[in-house]
Amino acid sequence: MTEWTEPGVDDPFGLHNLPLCATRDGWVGVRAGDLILNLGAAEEAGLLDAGGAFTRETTLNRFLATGRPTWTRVREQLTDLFTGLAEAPHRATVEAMLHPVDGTALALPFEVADYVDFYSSEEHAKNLSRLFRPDSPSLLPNWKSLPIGYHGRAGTVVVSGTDVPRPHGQRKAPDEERPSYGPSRRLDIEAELGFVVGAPSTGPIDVDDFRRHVYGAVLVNDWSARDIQAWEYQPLGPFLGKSFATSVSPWVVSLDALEPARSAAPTQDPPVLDYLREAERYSYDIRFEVFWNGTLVSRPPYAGIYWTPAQQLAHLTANGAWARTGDLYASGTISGATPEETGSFIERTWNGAHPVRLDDGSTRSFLLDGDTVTISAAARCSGGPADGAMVGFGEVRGTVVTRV
Ligand SMILES: O=C(O)/C=C/C(=O)CC(=O)CC(=O)O
Ligand SMILES: [Ca+2]
Ligand SMILES: [Mg+2]
Repeated sequence: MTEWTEPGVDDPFGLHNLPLCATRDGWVGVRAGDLILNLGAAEEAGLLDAGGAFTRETTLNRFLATGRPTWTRVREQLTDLFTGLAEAPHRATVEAMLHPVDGTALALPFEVADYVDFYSSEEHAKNLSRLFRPDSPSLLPNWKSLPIGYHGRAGTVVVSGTDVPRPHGQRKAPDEERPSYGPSRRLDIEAELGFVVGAPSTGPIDVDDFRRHVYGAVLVNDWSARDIQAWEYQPLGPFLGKSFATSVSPWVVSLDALEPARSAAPTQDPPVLDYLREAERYSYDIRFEVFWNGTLVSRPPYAGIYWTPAQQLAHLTANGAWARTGDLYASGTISGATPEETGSFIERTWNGAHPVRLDDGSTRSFLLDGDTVTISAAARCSGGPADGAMVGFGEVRGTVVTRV
């Protein structure tokens, strides 16, 4: 039996957040403070009603598919259930369904349908252009016309805590005459925000229907082998350099929880085509932190991303492609204006020209076997009753291991 204590609004996992998860024991849950409520058990006991979408489910897909009216209703039910629970008659019933976060093994929260990786941070796009294409214009002519992206590999999306074997592939350094096959020598990360499609579509999604289809967001580390990528990508784009592993955080934070963290999105110039023009254009004030073996090396800011998730989803389906429950699309690497705000190590160390010093005195340019990267983030609420409160995403963590 776990004793209930109500988390305050100063807790990033307070009742203003209520992120969802799936556990390795095969049930889905919602986090409140340091506790997780078994949603399937709660639904079976009649404490909430998601139309059966939690009962005996091992992933969130069935609930994600229900759509916004159910998402909103269940969020209200959960808020009611937890508020004042300490004095409520059903306290003991609920406590029997609570599990401490510490000691609960978490799983991939939803089965990933398709995975798309966008490229929507202007600073990141400019930096990678300078590094990969020093003789070309820093932004290609299409970059401000459409949110560029590519289809990634859904089957290699893994939950935080999963080891990442060093990828092998073809690489050819500029001073090498011929390519060779072997372990990547330039293994990197990409700090991103991933959006999770809940309600499917049968065709294009209007840019103003983003909230009808997207349930929420997770943290993403889109591991990238820069040497494999640099040799393979022309002219079709990333392939094996990025398809070996993509790590996500175990908590799915709802768009409802992020509402008070809305912030201004950058003005777009030139103006975008009609299908990308939003009636109300906004971003989210989400602050990331990137730790390399425990040393804080960067703080990427999400708010300034050029293409919003609403535009990305509209573009992703603009050709007529439909969206499915469990589709995951990532923001693209999030980089701010300074080296200390970059979302990849190739930018942070400028391709190894400026290695970073870790707290243990060692230095790094790219990842070594045994290195652990932890990316955490929280959204900052402004205005309203939650002014100043943080909405926690937790973290996405992975350790690079030698491939056997
Ligand atoms: O500009 C390039 O050639 C490469 C860019 C990236 O590797 C970034 C990418 O995968 C998309 C993103 O995460 O922003
Ligand atoms: Ca990426
Ligand atoms: Mg990837």
